[in-house]
Amino acid sequence: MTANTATERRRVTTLLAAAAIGVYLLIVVGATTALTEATQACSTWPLCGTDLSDPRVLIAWGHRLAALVVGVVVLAALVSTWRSSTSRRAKATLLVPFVLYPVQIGLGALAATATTATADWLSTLHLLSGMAIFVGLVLALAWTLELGTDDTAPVTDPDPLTATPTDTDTGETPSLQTPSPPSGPLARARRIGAAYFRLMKPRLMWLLCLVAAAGMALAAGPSLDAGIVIRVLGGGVLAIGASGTFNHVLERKKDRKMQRTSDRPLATDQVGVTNALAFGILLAAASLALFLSVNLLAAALGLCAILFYSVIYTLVLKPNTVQNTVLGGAAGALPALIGWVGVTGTVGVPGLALAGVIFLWTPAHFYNLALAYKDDYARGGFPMLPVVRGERVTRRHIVWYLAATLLGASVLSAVTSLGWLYAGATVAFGALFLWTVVRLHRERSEQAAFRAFHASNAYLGALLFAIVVDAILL
Ligand code: HEM
Ligand SMILES: CC(C)=CCC/C(C)=C/CC/C(C)=C/COP(=O)(O)OP(=O)(O)O
Repeated sequence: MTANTATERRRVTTLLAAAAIGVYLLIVVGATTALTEATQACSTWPLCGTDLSDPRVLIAWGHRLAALVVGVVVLAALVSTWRSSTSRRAKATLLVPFVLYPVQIGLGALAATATTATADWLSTLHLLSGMAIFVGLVLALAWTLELGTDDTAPVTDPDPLTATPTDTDTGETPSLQTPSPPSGPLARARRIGAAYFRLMKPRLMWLLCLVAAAGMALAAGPSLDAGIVIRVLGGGVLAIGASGTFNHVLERKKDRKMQRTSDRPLATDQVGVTNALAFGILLAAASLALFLSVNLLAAALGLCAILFYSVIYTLVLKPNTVQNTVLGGAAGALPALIGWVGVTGTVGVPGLALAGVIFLWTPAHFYNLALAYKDDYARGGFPMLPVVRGERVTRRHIVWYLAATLLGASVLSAVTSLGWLYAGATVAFGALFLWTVVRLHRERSEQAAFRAFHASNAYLGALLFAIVVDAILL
């Protein structure tokens, strides 16, 4: 690839990413109730009410002006891509935004001026057409990003001593010389306590607890009961601990073969199998008891989550199919439903929509680590996507699942009454996440993969935090 082509691709992909995020902003703002209410105060087109002290008029004006600015960015992205040397399929895909953007403006004008009954289905059509524009831009972005990249040549090869540490379990930089551990009964008890704690996979807990908390906040709003919160989160922490422990037991032999996991308590015989199993069963029983004190359905879903992660994912999916991550996302999605069910006692649409967001987010989250640990997973014999289908396909799937997650988050705002904080969080952190993924394609290094992985956690963390605050306080 010549220097000119590289510069041209950078410009094109930056413009496509900016256009995609701009369109996403319009989708999310369009899906919030704030805009629906604003349209009622601003029902003429293209100009409407002049009373700018009315926040609804300001929101309607903001949406129209943003549509204009984003339209200019989309046009610049289309022209720049068509004039570039990108693939024909990337150019052809852009016909969708080219045709639909003007249609979208027309639908918006009709929805703003129509009677309430007609406005409802026009708004739905408007939302769907916005999503189609977004998908067209993202596909063109993904296909342009992967041009000239192959699976064997990273742009930067990080220095092993300065690269991000690969032991994500402990978070410690691996030292070159391991000092001998302190002796004495207290030090030994501490070490054993730490080993059991590590079996519980504590680093996953904060985000999974936030997932369940968001499910509860969506269901209860400001009247969320502290007693339910404590019992659901307590049951959740114990359930993750139980399934993490079973996962350690079942994978101990493979863990020994992988650099990242070879120092785990069962792989090093620091904890025996029988003791670990007893610990896992104890945690599972305590978790189910707590869930049962909330309601029967929450306990049934808790049991499903433990069995799904420990048995279906660990024993069936992970060692046998390249779709292990996609299907395994169901384990992480269940806490969203448990949170919702803990409050309502039944399954509901917003709880399902939140679970859908987590399900779609999981591949965009884990494929980054799968890239960074590709050789390690190959050593362990796991058919992870980069091992089976290569790094380029994996990077492409990260863009697709990220886009699907963002669309899922917009559906969530359409089926709930979440407002500006939620909209701001998904757009701002979605843009950040997308940017790290664009850089992952450009740099193709382990460091870039870790950056995108952390951005995935920051995106979901910010989104869930915004849901909790929005639903309870605003
Ligand atoms: C198939 C599904 C998933 C897979 C294969 C996966 C895999 C991983 C792996 C291998 C790690 C490295 C840490 C470790 O070795 O324990 C990790 C970290 C993490 N994962 Fe996932 N994960 C999945 C789903 C989820 C879900 C659903 C959540 C929460 C909603 C989540 C949240 C986290 C967090 C918070 C970390 C720690 C990040 C850090 O320490 O900086 N993961 N994940
Ligand atoms: C309420 C409840 C029980 C929820 C369970 C949800 C849960 C623990 C989701 C985490 C998903 C997961 C498979 C993480 C680690 O992957 P891995 O085990 O493949 O990672 P490894 O390679 O480090 O072993």
